Parts: sequence; structure tokens; C-alpha cells
Amino acid sequence: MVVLLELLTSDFDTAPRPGTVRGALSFPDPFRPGAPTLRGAPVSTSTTLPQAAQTPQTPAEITGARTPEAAELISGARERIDALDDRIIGLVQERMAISAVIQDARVASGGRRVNLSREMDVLTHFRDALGKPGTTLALTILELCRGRV
Ligand SMILES: C=C(O[C@@H]1C=C(C(=O)O)C=C[C@H]1O)C(=O)O
Repeated sequence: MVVLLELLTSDFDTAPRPGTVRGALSFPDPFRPGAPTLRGAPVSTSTTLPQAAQTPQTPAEITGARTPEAAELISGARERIDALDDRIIGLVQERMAISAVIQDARVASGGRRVNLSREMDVLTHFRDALGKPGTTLALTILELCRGRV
């Protein structure tokens, strides 16, 4: 957090710009008339970002790497992670749709939406494959598929 604040404040002008308040940080006065709000709270807009925040970052800055080689490796690997995350999200959505079909059929037949013994099997499956965090992941997936119990 301190590093982030230093990054945000290091390139600030000392002279206040029009529409800004004097202070350690030359942000525009969030309480000035016409200032944008979100649910009543003052918010800043991209047009008022400090110079440092608008300057394009280098690959090293984006990745946190200290060499160009490491930055390139990380950038490529992050692309693969983003693609995997898209697939994971798609699979979860597909699972949710199938789970809904099962639940609806059971409810329509007069049964309960939730089937705890089946959920125990799902939890065990994930824990056996991924350890304790697998149980947490399975609980989240189950919540996505059948809501909170
Ligand atoms: C999908 C089912 O219904 C519910 C949802 C489950 C799931 O999303 O895995 C598991 C058990 C049930 O609580 C099922 O019984 O198989």
C-alpha cells in the first residue's frame, strides 16, 4: 500500500491545477459542484488521473520481473493463464446449467433441490484431487450451482 501511494504521488505537480485543492495530493476536489458520484460517494474519473498513472507501464513494471527475459516469460505465461481462466469459467457455467437441469427435474418430481449425499461425493472428489483447498473450491462450485443452503 505504501509503495502504491509512493508510485501514485511521486510525479505530482506542486502547483494546484484549476479545479484542484491544494494539499499533499493534488487530486481534484471530490466535493466540488458537479463532481461525479457513485452511490453518493465521491469518485475520481480517468481524465483526472495523475500523470504517473496515465504513463504506459513497461513490461518489467507490469510483470514485476527484473530482467526482460523474465518479463517476456511471465507475459506469455499470463496469457496462457488468462486463456485457462476463460475455459475454467466456461466449464463452471456449463456445470451450473447441467446442475440446474438436475435440480429442476428433482423438484418437479416432488423431491428436494439439494442432495447432501451426492454433495459429499463431490466434496470428496475435489479433496482427493486437490487437498483441503479442493474442499473449499468444491463448496464454492456447489454454491454457484445450487445457491446457498
Ligand atoms: C446436481 C445435483 O443437485 C444438487 C447439486 C449438486 C451439484 O451441483 O453437484 C449436487 C447435489 C445436489 O445438491 C445432483 O443431485 O446431482
